[in-house]
Amino acid sequence: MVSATPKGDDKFTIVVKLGSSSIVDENTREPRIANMSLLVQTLVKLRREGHRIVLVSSGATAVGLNIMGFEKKPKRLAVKQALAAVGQGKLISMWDGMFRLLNQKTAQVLLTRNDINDFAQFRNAENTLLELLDMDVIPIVNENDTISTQEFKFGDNDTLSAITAGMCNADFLFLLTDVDCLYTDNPRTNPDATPVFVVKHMDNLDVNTKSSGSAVGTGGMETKLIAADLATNAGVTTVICNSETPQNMLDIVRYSCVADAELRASEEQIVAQSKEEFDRANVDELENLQKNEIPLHTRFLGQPKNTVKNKEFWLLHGLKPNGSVIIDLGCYQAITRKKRAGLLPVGVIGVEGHFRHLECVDIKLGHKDNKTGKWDQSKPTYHVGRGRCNYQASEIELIMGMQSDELDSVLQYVDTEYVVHRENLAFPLHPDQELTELLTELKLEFPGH
Ligand SMILES: Nc1ncnc2c1ncn2[C@@H]1O[C@H](COP(=O)(O)OP(=O)(O)O)[C@@H](O)[C@H]1O
Ligand SMILES: N[C@@H](CCC(=O)OP(=O)(O)O)C(=O)O
Repeated sequence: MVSATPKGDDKFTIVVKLGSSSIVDENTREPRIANMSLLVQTLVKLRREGHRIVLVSSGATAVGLNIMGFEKKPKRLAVKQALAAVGQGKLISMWDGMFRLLNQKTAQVLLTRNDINDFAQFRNAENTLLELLDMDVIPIVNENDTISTQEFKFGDNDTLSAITAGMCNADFLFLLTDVDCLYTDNPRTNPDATPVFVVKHMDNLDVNTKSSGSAVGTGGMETKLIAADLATNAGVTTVICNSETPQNMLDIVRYSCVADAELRASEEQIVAQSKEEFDRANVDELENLQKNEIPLHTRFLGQPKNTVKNKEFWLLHGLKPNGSVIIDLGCYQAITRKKRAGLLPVGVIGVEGHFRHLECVDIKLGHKDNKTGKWDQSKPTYHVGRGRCNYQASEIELIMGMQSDELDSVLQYVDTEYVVHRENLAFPLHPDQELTELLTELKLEFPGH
């Protein structure tokens, strides 16, 4: 049984994401001023307790809809971008006006995925955020919708907030939305949906999040789970709770510090739970929440910190893959062993997509036909990790399967013998379900961090 005694001396970095449906009323399209001002008061309170706060605010398009008197979200990209341009200025001025009443300084940070495609630029964005936090400023982050093309979009602000949380090494990510927590099904349409209180590990999480969210929101619950997966892998405890009662964050942070330490105490690395373990943890958690009078929320436990290092986090989540390099089992073993090797052409059996030099690709394990020595495309491939390639797709197609000393005669130049250098390879904390099953069958391990 947890006794949630606040320690009081812990200072955290807390990223708070507010969805469009919490900023703009989905029926009247007017700003939800009460919601926003309650959030401002809470964030300032957390700041004054010494925590470092980042606000990721959606709502530019929704505010733009209201200003321009549009009935529905438009379909055409240029119109959406124009609306976001109209709305973002008003949005930031509403936030800044409210924070200024409490003498809290803010900064506007607009990011696109393209901005962080280069590691130096990723570090720049990271350094700017950290500098602002050191100055006690609250950065207000949104996607730079006006210049994001579809190809370079984060896609939704849930993902953006998780990347932001990873960037500033946050302790908590709060996804504030228009429902109290994650349910087993959409509570708007299924009255029998029941709350999920705590998730120790995202694998085997059995909930239905397929149905879309509010009329002004983008991703529904689905993108919040993707964000929770991404953030928890970067060591960030992620919470879904209701934006109408943001003051609950104060209690949840205090409770989580004590409760999560106890939940983690028995396990060094938090591993996937069975359905029974999951149900039991949920029942125990409800008891603890009631005993400590902690408001309803869903908490996803962050994995131990620093397990995915900064550059690996950038490779895995900052970059958008433009294709795949398919490798054989020997290559998989070489690049994932304790003393990791770089990825050599001899281990490559296939290429997918049209990527260029230094672009990001998915690394997949494929099946090599023993007779032909070629990639057997009738068998499944398994996602292993990501990497930045030293050669473009068409070059890799020419050199795959070759020994390093043969490259020159085919390419007429050789920059490096590696298709991907080992420091440009990254593996997630856990393999997905299919790869796990294959590795168990082959008695192989996934690389530790
Ligand atoms: N399993 C689920 N649990 C909770 N909400 C769900 C679930 N599946 C779908 N939803 C929907 O997701 C919505 C929240 O997503 P969205 O409208 O995009 O919010 P935001 O604008 O805050 O990002 C909820 O209003 C709810 O209708
Ligand atoms: N950048 C967009 C937000 C898109 C988005 O993810 O919205 P939501 O699902 O409400 O968090 C905007 O400001 O309109």
